[in-house]
Amino acid sequence: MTTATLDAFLVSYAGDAEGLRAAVASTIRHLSMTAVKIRNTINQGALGRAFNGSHNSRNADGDAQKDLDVFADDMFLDAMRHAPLALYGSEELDQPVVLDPRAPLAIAIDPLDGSSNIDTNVSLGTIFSILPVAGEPVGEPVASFFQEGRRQLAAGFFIYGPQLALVLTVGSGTHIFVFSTRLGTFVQAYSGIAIAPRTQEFAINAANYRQWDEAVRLYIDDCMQGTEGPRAKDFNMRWIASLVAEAYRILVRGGVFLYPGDKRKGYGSGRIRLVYEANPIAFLIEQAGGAATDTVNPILDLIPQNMHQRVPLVFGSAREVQRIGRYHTEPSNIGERAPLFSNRGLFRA
Ligand SMILES: O=P(O)(O)OC[C@H]1O[C@](O)(COP(=O)(O)O)[C@@H](O)[C@@H]1O
Ligand SMILES: [Mg+2]
Ligand SMILES: [Mg+2]
Repeated sequence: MTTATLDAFLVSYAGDAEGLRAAVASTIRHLSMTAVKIRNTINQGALGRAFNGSHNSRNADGDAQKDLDVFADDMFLDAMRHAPLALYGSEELDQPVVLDPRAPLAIAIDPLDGSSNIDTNVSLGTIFSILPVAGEPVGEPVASFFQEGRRQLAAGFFIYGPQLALVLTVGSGTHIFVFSTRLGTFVQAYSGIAIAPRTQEFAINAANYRQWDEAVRLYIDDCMQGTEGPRAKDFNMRWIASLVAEAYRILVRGGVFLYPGDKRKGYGSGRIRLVYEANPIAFLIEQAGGAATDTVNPILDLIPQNMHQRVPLVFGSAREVQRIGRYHTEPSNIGERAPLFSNRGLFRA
């Protein structure tokens, strides 16, 4: 039996012809070579020495930049100069960089996701979204990033975990490739992942409970009541504080992730950035049969207004994501809600 490699997958996707697909395939090859270098740097043990400090600067969203954030951004920017890309937009840069203005693609990237975990040896990642160039890339180097997520040509993330893996969609299913150190290449591990539509597992930063709006609090309350509440089943909770790690888990065993807006200053739209975090994750999740919303509307239908804008994000098992939407839009009609549980303000109407 032949091993299905990332390269073979990209060859069959792109075919022989030049064009957008060939450009997407070439960009993914450059990304994957860079991810291997970053993984090698992480594995050298330098994390606790050269990379454990803050860079003494803040990115456009106000986050303190860690050295590894900046290192990863430099590595990807350098590599992307050799890919057929007109624009490179990054979490770590205020404005996108113009690369080759004649090239057909733009990339939006979170070079290092989960960087609050760098010191704790928890999985980190790189999230990317590949879009067709739109508008005038030189005069207005943001127009390409202000397209709805449905226009993405490809999206994915690398996860620097116990295994180095690439989770990828080019618009026909979501696939996982794991890097084989023996073969020196990414090998397909899962093809056409299907997220279970129902789940008993949720992921949310529960420390923000008092800051959430009532719909989110009631949803979580109902899960927490388990078999004694309106859901009539027990739930499990996870919070890794690493979007890539949560997304990977949900892809392989179902579940739901919530980072809603809350009352903290600056958190009215949550914490996750639309262009280079929510959009690529939503594309991967929808391609795996799941759903991704801003609590109500599909993420992929939103038109970004700002390179670094935040968006409330709920994604995972489709039925559960729809249910969370109903807590926001029709709270008094939640299916299993017994009269016993209808004594709270939102449900009395
Ligand atoms: O620390 P919090 O508020 O729980 O937020 C955790 C979230 O923030 C993020 O780390 C944001 O990503 P960055 O590390 O790229 O800023 C997500 O990976 C994660 O889900
Ligand atoms: Mg991130
Ligand atoms: Mg980041």
